[in-house]
Amino acid sequence: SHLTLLLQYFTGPAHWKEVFPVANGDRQSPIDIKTEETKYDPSLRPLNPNYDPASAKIILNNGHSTSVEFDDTVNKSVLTGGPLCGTYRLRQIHFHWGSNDEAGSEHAVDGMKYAAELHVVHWNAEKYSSFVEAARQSDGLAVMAVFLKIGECNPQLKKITDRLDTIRIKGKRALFTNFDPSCLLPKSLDYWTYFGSLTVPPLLESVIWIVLREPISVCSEQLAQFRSLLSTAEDEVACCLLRNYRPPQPLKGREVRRN
Ligand SMILES: NS(=O)(=O)c1ccc(C(=O)N2CCN(Cc3ccccc3)C2)cc1
Ligand SMILES: [Zn+2]
Repeated sequence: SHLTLLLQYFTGPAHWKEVFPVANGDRQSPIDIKTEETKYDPSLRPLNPNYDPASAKIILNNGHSTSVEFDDTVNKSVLTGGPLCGTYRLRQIHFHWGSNDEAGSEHAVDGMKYAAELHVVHWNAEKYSSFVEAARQSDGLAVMAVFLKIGECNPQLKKITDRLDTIRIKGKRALFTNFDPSCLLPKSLDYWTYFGSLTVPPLLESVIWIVLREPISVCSEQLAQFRSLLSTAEDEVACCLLRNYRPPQPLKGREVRRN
């Protein structure tokens, strides 16, 4: 319907500031990482992801991305180390991609965008009692970002892309367990880190971003499977989820550190 099309038009990133004023805040994400301006910080420790494959529960199409949701009621799958103080509990992983292989990542490196980006989302379970509460605190969330670079098909990613045809429609979910997201991490866990925000509404400024410097590979066919997901529900005119990345936001004087 016209209303649906109108709403879809106004749901793009350019209009978010009209509904969420924080979109113009001082610590918005993503950003373009200017590598020459990053600062080495000897106090940064190695990242220590420790995930139990049994924590994986379902794979979901929420209309904006596809995510794998984990059981975050106990400290079974956690991230410690890096820039973090304390233990951050794994909640979900999801992806961002573009309508073609030339763009799709949210963060950029010296102006260069990758084909897609994986986000591994954790919340500070040591200080807060739920994800939603943590999402409103300046140190509440920690998201590890991994760039996906066009190249060889990724056999680990295949475990996810092969299931997308069962969750094509917005709102669909399927059982998805026995999955350790560490299998999607590159060899090197070297990273950049900075204070930022959710990259989707409500754009809350509660994320400690940890952007891995080494990308993993993805092939065009796998990206096409992401783009074949629908952003519409059963009773709506079908519309493919062709792109779901927010463009880089102003740095506003923030420092980007590296280990
Ligand atoms: N692209 S990203 O990594 O920045 C990212 C995107 C989405 C999410 C996510 O799971 N949610 C965003 C907020 N929402 C629920 C919510 C929470 C508080 C208030 C209102 C609503 C769920 C987490 C990280
Ligand atoms: Zn994301």
